[in-house]
Amino acid sequence: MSGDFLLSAQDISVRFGGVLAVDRVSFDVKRGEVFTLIGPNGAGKTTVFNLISRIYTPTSGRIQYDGMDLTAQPPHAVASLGIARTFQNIELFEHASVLQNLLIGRHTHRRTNLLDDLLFTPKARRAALDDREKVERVIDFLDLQHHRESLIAGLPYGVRKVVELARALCAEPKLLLLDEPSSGLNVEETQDMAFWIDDIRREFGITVLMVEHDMSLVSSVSDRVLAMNQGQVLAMGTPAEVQAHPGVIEAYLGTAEDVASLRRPA
Ligand SMILES: Nc1ncnc2c1ncn2[C@@H]1O[C@H](COP(=O)(O)OP(=O)(O)OP(=O)(O)O)[C@@H](O)[C@H]1O
Repeated sequence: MSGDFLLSAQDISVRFGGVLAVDRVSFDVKRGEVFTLIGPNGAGKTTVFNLISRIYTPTSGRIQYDGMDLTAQPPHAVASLGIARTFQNIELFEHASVLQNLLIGRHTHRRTNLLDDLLFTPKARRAALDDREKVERVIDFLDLQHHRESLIAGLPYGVRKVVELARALCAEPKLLLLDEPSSGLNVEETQDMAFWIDDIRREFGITVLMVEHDMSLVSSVSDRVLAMNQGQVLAMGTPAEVQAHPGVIEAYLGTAEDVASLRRPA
């Protein structure tokens, strides 16, 4: 695989019984780009996402990640390989604080053993300081200072979405998987989310793979878009190229209003 690509899906298919959820899909994600999967309900986007998080294994095909065969890696290895994700339905510890949730997000970087932690050896102390420093940087970056000690359960939905993003960033990923980052957000919160995603890429150089339905968010942050329908690749290219594809308009966008929203300038 060329060094330009962080991720390369080669001819992947997934069959669930009689349903071919993903049908010979290939795509490459360049280092540092924001690559977005779009498509109508049931198109196969979540299944592709779950392949990359190793929740599923492809029925056929291969996924190369950072020079290795990702499909050969066990699911528990994904986080330590530098892949972090957010979920469509936020998955945080509800009765823990923002800070505690973010510190948990650091666990893949822990280099100490149980004895170090129990005895709070110098090594454990250094690791704890390093974790705290990284977490504080993310808190500052995503403007979460006021919520540092708040319990997740008491936070508005929009803030929880940002905390989930923060937790994924605390893992210092190479590849960030965002599953419908705008779902449940209002227009203003969605614009903020677009701003954060753009900043993450610029500030940290993290590669982003996203599944998203909101076309204004898709066009404002994506370098390239892959449109799927019925498990297959329908079109791939810049947001402008994909929006102009007749098959995409027919299969996915449907209405003139949706097409207009895609044409909004970035
Ligand atoms: N675990 C599963 N078992 C059986 N069928 C599944 C499973 N997961 C997905 N499917 C089927 O595979 C197809 C693709 O589903 P998938 O969830 O990947 O689509 P999607 O594009 O993410 O849709 P949505 O936008 O609604 O989330 C659908 O027909 C779905 O019913």
